[in-house]
Amino acid sequence: MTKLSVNINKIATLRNARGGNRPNVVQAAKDCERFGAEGITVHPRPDERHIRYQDVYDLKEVVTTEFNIEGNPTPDFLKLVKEVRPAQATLVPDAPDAITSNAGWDTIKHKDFLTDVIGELKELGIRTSIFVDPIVPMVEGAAAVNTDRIELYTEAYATNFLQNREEAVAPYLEAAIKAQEFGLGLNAGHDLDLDNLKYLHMTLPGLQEVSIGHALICDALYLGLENTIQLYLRQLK
Ligand SMILES: CC(=O)[C@@H](O)[C@H](O)COP(=O)(O)O
Ligand SMILES: NCC(=O)COP(=O)(O)O
Repeated sequence: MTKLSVNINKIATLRNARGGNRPNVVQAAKDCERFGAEGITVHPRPDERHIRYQDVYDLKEVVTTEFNIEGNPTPDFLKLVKEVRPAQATLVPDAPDAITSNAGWDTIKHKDFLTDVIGELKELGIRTSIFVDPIVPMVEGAAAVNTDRIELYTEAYATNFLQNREEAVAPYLEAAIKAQEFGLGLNAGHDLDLDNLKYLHMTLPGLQEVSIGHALICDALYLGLENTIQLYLRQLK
């Protein structure tokens, strides 16, 4: 079974456009869960351009499904995660000025750092996942740093899907098989949408969770949040 975790960053983007509290991020998380989401994902960035650190504390009080906090493990981020203790922390090597996440970890170069951080989080009972490109040596490197799961960065899959879906998914299939070989759990995310999700889900063995935000919230503008979440869930059946 592949769980749908709804990334609510873009709800916060809209809220922040005017100050005030509309739309209400906490209510949106509760509603996503009520409409069938099996997890809530947030990716607080250092400039707090969408999710604010305070949102993460507030969300911890209400999220009843799986809470997943993504981000670059800076000292501030790690303090937040250690205080909030979500079900899962997903480590992403994104530069502070990046518009959005744009690469996975070099798990070989950052082996010692990742091993230390992952060890600290696991000691607190937080499941760890690390964001990686679908490159076999990076998956092998992920196994070496003792993470529970990897999240495959699906931007390239999403970009190439419409041209040639078999070619687009091939490196992801190889990475997923390698992850299984090493006993790593498997998540995926970035630019997944109603067109490309089902094929990824059908193709990757052992896909445990997808986190989807940008496209899902865009779809919700036209289709409504409840209907949209149901449509995404249907792709994962
Ligand atoms: C790791 C990942 O792919 C997502 O967290 C994505 O980066 C969403 O973040 P933004 O909403 O800031 O683009
Ligand atoms: N981990 C990926 C995520 O949370 C959402 O990415 P996107 O759907 O906003 O591209």
